[in-house]
Amino acid sequence: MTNQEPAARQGNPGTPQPDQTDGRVVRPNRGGAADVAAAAGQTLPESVAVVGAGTMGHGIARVFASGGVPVRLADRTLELARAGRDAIADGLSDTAAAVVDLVTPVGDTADAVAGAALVIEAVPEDLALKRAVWQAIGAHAPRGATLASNTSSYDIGLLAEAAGAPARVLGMHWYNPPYLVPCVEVVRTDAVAPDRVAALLGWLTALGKRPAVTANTAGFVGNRLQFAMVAEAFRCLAEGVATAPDIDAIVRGSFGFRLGDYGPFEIADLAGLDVYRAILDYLAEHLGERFAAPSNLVELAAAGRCGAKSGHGVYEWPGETARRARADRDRRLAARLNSIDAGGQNR
Ligand SMILES: NC(=O)c1ccc[n+]([C@@H]2O[C@H](COP(=O)([O-])OP(=O)(O)OC[C@H]3O[C@@H](n4cnc5c(N)ncnc54)[C@H](O)[C@@H]3O)[C@@H](O)[C@H]2O)c1
Repeated sequence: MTNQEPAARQGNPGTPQPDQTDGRVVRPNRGGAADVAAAAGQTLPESVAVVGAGTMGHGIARVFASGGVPVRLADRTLELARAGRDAIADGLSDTAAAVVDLVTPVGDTADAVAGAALVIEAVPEDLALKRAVWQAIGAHAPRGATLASNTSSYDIGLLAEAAGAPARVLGMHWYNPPYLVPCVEVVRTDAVAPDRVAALLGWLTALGKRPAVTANTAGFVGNRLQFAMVAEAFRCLAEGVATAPDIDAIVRGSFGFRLGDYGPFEIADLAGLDVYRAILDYLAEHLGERFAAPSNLVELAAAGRCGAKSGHGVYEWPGETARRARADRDRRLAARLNSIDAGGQNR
């Protein structure tokens, strides 16, 4: 981190007034997992087993227990499972004893998963270990149970094969800390029926999460995007383009500042796809093929579908949508800036 003092604040001139929009999020299109979850209805599973009570497992158990769902939290030994429950208690106030009471530590996977409607595996990223644990889950979980792995990288099909239950195994990729980060990637395989995916989305939504669905491919979406940025940041550092504190400051204070509210396609449509195409062409020429404009972006720009300014882009922007979305964006980002400043986090 930088040792520099934060720059003196000048206030946030031009802060839009809240009544510039009707207060709802203005997005060009909805769709995706949120609509599927709404259609599925937001219920909760009757009981959950979490296998692996470490960094992720105890946090995932906390989310379900906080939603009132009984959780059996398993680890290699009962002591480790108890430590996971203690970590949940440590992270909650004393008034949340009822949440902790919903978590039962268990020292054995077979015992933990018997009777669970949903099993979530969160043991270390070691394929041989995961295979062994998945064999036990497949052998002892109820036949109707939904089975999910929090793996960061493995092919879900390999775990499903170990479990002998391809139609019931999905990826469920949480981000740390699970009780705070809203998105959970639900990784579907071709063997899993859409209604099982929809039920899982409904459960997560009922818990206040914002799930999204991805195919079963390396890195899913989150890590594929995140690690593209991380790899480029290391390249910038190695080339002496900027110092580590300055690279961090650039990400935090520029495009990273927007990312909490807007995804890459919303940002690109508001910026202009023709502009993005031109930038990528220049970057590819000077930095290499890894920046080559993808064919779908080239086609959109060539067809004049340049985003909000042309009424069409990755999304459709009919009528007043673009104007309202811009006003909404300015209001949201001003609120974000003010909350960062108010928290004394402006670095
Ligand atoms: N840490 C992260 O930020 C993060 C984020 C997303 C996904 N993940 C993934 O989540 C999974 C768990 O990661 P973590 O960071 O919680 O690891 P961790 O090491 O903190 O916890 C793993 C737990 O599993 C237990 N365990 C080991 N063998 C076991 C067995 N046979 N049966 C039951 N429990 C066993 C360990 O004792 C430990 O408590 C990994 O697949 C990881 O890639 C991690």
